[in-house]
Amino acid sequence: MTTELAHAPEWAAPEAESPLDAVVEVPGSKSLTNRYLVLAAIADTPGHIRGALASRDTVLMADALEALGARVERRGSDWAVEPIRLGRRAPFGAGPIEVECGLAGTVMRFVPPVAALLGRPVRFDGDPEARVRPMGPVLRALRDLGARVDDGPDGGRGTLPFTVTGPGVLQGGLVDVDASASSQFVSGLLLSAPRFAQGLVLRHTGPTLPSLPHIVMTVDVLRAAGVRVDDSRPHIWEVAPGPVAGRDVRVEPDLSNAAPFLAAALVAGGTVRVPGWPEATTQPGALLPDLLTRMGGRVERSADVLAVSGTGVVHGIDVDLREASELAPTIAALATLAHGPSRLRGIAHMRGHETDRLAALATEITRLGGQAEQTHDGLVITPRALHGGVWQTYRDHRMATAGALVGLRVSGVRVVDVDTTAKTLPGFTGMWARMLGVA
Ligand SMILES: O=C(O)C1=C[C@@H](OP(=O)(O)O)[C@@H](O)[C@H](O)C1
Ligand SMILES: C=C(OP(=O)(O)O)C(=O)O
Repeated sequence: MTTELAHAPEWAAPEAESPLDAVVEVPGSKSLTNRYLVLAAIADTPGHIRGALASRDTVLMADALEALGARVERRGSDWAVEPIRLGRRAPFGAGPIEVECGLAGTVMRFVPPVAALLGRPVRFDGDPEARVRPMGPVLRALRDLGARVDDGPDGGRGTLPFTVTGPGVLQGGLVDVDASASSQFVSGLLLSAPRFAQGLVLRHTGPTLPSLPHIVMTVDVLRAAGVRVDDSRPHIWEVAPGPVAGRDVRVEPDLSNAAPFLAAALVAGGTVRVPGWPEATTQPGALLPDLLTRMGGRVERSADVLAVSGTGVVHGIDVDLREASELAPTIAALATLAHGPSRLRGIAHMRGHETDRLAALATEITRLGGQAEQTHDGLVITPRALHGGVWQTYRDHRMATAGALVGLRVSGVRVVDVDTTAKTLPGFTGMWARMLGVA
């Protein structure tokens, strides 16, 4: 967990005064926008992304790909992509290209394999908090596949900053990756793999694998772009070398960003509706209807609208969230307001997210008088009467939305640096106020 911010502004989280009756339009998925961007940047023909999320993480991705030679023309949520002209030789002696990752896991894990396709050094760095996020397995894999990676003295730090220099044509082939710290290690390598001379056979070697739906999402978008992917063997993915089609795609709403709004209906009572809910999706938010039902909500779907209703009574839950750790801060906030105890399991890797989320949640819940203990792979939360106070967010967008959720019920919660939500959801406080009818 990184240090608390000394002088960051505090946002008085509004309490819910009455049951909700709201429609919340949620912008596009971060994970899909950034996958579509990477694939469009290495495609053979131009692409078009409609309903793109315009947030810090996706702007960083577009800027990173532009630095590598793509062009991303952004008009609102309509983004047109001219791919990188791969194979064109970089000017001799040209200095390194600089890529700024911010705190975006998708940028720091998905872009280095693209950089390895160029014959020119690309230097990656990011926020101070990003310099502790795990990268080692990606860097080792890129070396094994034929790129040069400089990440500091003594065999490398395995974190940002680092420099990737590709050989011009990356051979690819067989590589072993321990992805127990992040599924993004797998997704990043798979996304660029159709451009490796021999494609890629990636074997996951670690004891656990988080966020499998996000790997399924990667396979799905690759196939939709005409790439052959064999995922028939557990924990082995094989990507054939070949063309990548530039496509015209529409991004689904970000279901993980819908989570705090839908959860608000359980806390405040009433109903929250999210339009555009996909019929089928690879987003981990697909688990929300089940999770929110188990915690006391009533979930209904009519056409493309998902409606969640609540009574203000929240049930505790015992749940393995390894497939959907993005939802864990929302579930933890709900658990803090529940009638019975909760246990969240399978999420040890969240210690390497934007912040150590297990420590951050336990600290902030405890600060407001709640009881939350870390286990080896999650949290045990025992409801207690809470009081108002400061809720630190550690530059983590999902800590901020979790604080807002607690503040619906607990008077006087002050969320520090709420604008950190701009990582994936600019305008969060306005959306929250509109949902509450106080905008
Ligand atoms: O590939 C992706 O788009 C993501 C994968 C997951 O990462 P981890 O496997 O590191 O949890 C998820 O938590 C993150 O928000 C987005
Ligand atoms: C873990 C997350 O982000 P990132 O893509 O930076 O890993 C997240 O959004 O919950």
